[in-house]
Amino acid sequence: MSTTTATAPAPAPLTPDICVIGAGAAGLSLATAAAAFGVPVVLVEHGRIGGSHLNAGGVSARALSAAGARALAVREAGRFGISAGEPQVNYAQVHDHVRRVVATIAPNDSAERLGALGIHVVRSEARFISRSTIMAGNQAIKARRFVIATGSRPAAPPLPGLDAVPFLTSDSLFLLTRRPERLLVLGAGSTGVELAQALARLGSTVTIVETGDLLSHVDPEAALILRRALLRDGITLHEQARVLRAETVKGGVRLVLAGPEGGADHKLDGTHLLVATGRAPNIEALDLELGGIASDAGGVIVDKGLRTGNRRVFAIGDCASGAGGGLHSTHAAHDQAGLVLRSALFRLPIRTKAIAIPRVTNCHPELASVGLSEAQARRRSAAITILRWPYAENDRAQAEHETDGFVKLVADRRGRVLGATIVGPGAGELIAPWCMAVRKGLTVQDMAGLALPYPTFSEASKRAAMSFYAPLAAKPGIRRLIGFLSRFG
Ligand SMILES: Cc1cc2nc3c(=O)[nH]c(=O)nc-3n(C[C@H](O)[C@H](O)[C@H](O)COP(=O)(O)OP(=O)(O)OC[C@H]3O[C@@H](n4cnc5c(N)ncnc54)[C@H](O)[C@@H]3O)c2cc1C
Ligand SMILES: NC(=O)c1ccc[n+]([C@@H]2O[C@H](COP(=O)([O-])OP(=O)(O)OC[C@H]3O[C@@H](n4cnc5c(N)ncnc54)[C@H](O)[C@@H]3O)[C@@H](O)[C@H]2O)c1
Repeated sequence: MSTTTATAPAPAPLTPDICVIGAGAAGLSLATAAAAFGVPVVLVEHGRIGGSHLNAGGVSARALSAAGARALAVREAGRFGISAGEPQVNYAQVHDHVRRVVATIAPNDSAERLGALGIHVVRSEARFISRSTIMAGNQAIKARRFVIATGSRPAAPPLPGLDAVPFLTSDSLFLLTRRPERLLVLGAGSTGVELAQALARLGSTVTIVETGDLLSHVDPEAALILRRALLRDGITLHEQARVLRAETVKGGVRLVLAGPEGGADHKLDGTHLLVATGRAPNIEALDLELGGIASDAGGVIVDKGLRTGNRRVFAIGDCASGAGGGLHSTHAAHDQAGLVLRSALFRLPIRTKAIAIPRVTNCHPELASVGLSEAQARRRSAAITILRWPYAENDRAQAEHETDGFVKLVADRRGRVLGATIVGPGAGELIAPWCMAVRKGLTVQDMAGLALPYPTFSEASKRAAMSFYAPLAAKPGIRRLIGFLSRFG
């Protein structure tokens, strides 16, 4: 394996074809794919290989929420004629379960495996010293192409008192071996909601405080279903809250919220505080200006072809901002890595298609969307069709007592799929054909014509698509035609 450590005496500059900075979802995807084509690749990582994607992102969050889902299944087993009572949660073992899942996946991303693929891994922090060279420790790297994939980290808001109180973020929450008994969660984006719900199901008393609306980026009808689910989970929700300050109190943390007009302030006490108010790009250490690369608060500015102002440098993943960036998901990072590879290796023109990248919130019921929301589509044109099918009308959902949710499709007048929102069990899986539809310009008629297995949740998608024909079936002309044809036997 070829690995360089920063303590070695100044070695000769490395001159790979591609130098990738950051070994998270985006960087690993790009480096391994490039290496598979036999291209010399150097991968620079100063922290843990796998990045937040593996160590403090989707994998850990999904493993925690899977534990929460099991606790809920035990609690609700009575509906199926099985009595199990209140589940006993051993939080240390829940922590171990999450760690084990990460440890099982980690070897896929280990320095040993990367070395075996022919990738030269440099374990140090990278920074630009010119438009064509970076330093990683004392190792100079001059590459034909650079790809910045340095990700993001939790960002704390400028809340008075917050810097003086101990708080958790998605980076530290998974390290807890004892359950946070009374958890205050600041921020109701995907991170806040996913972690709040998982912990509530595992027995924490959870309060969410949000300055805007719960999951403000999703279809309001879908957010409504989520809101109901969180309340059923026993979570207290403060939306549109004005948070005045954070304080340390005996046994924990206090958030002080402005009360109603003229009323007293509202005090919320917890044993722990989770700050989930958004993320900041990891770009400060990169000395971007020396590389001739512009940035803004969202990260490295890239065009739709994922190029920075320096033509030999691309940026992908959470750290990318501008026309081609602003997408924070592992699958978006993978998609961007594939595009950059096409451009860097084959000189093919590329263009990000953000509209075809799905967004999923891994709560229960799950929430997934792709393409335009109803509100976005209405802003573009009045000539759209909204098609819906509720989970309550799906036989599988009835069998599983999972009837909260719907499939909602946005199509143009001819049936071309503009977007889909699904809230309900399996939404993250059910969105797959709609991703295809949005990317390939398919129609709802394409889905309506499919034979799908019964009884499955997928049928809800098909029924939503079939409802496109409902106005057609009611047309007198069509009815007359059916009557006329029936005369011929
Ligand atoms: C709680 C949570 C749950 C999530 N769940 C999901 C999910 O279910 N599905 C999904 O698709 N997405 C999910 N996400 C988002 C997903 O984790 C990120 O979008 C993804 O990790 C971004 O990958 P990345 O490679 O851009 O960044 P990262 O994975 O953060 O990797 C960046 C790497 O760059 C390294 N680095 C930084 N600066 C330097 C430097 N100067 N030199 C060298 N190395 C450097 C870092 O150490 C890190 O290893 C979740 C995020 C959170 C916080
Ligand atoms: N399943 C997934 O794919 C997944 C999971 C988690 C995060 N992510 C992605 O990571 C990115 C970051 O997500 P996130 O949830 O960490 O951040 P976010 O920016 O999406 O949400 C943060 C929330 O905190 C609120 N907020 C900000 N300041 C506040 C304050 N002072 N007090 C109370 N509330 C405040 C905001 O109004 C917002 O609703 C997003 O793009 C998200 O899609 C994806």
